[in-house]
Amino acid sequence: MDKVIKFKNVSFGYEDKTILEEINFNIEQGDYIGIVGPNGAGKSTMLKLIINQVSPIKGNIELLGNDIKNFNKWEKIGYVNQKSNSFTSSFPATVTEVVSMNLSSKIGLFKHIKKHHLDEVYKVLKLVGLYEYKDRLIGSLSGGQQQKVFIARALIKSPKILILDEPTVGIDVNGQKEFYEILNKLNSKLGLTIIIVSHDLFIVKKEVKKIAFIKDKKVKVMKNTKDDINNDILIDLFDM
Ligand SMILES: Nc1ncnc2c1ncn2[C@@H]1O[C@H](COP(=O)(O)OP(=O)(O)OP(=O)(O)O)[C@@H](O)[C@H]1O
Repeated sequence: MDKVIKFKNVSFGYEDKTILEEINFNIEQGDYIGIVGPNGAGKSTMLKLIINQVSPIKGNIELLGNDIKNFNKWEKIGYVNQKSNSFTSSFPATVTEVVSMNLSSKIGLFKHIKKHHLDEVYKVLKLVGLYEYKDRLIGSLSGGQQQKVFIARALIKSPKILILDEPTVGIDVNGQKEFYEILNKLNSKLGLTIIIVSHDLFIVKKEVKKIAFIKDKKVKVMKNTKDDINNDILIDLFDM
């Protein structure tokens, strides 16, 4: 399988504090991987390394076969974070407009959206089950629905990898269930590679195919099967 992300001997720290040390791991095309670990372990830092918000102190990262330092296909990396769903009810943009904004490089800012662009927007809204909300103001949607709009917004660029940082914080149980159903569909039907950071191991464990545990500056990746991840391993990893 193609490796879409490679960490080669990567170390990173803030000031004099090392957060990740000599990390080697790969994410393959079509993976659905949860990054978990105790508070402050370095989960968000790992994502920041992948989206080039911070750079390794040692080692290097490859994205879609390119050294991250020369990588320029950022439209292939979709990103949804936990703060996306914070529109107030009077925010003056419809669901269609919020998704189309991510097409501005194709359409041109402030230009009228063409029919084929609108068709693309409707297609991704259908994928996330929100087509009938297309003309609603974004702020009138629930937190869970707003997060689905942000998935659609990422999907409009046809990403190869979708990265989500704690995307279901503050979303009720039903909203979370629907959200994970969509991720599952995107992974199993469209083969999208998905990386999700969560502090909630037990929710993520129900959903993903692989888990990357971060603890003591190291990352351990395991297949999410009964054999690979049993209670002893969890107790050891999380000091439970
Ligand atoms: N910009 C920064 N400057 C200095 N230290 C930072 C910075 N960002 C994060 N840290 C520290 O780096 C460590 C890892 O942070 P990170 O946010 O990656 O952890 P996390 O596993 O995502 O945590 P949480 O589950 O609490 O969100 C923490 O000790 C944090 O305080």
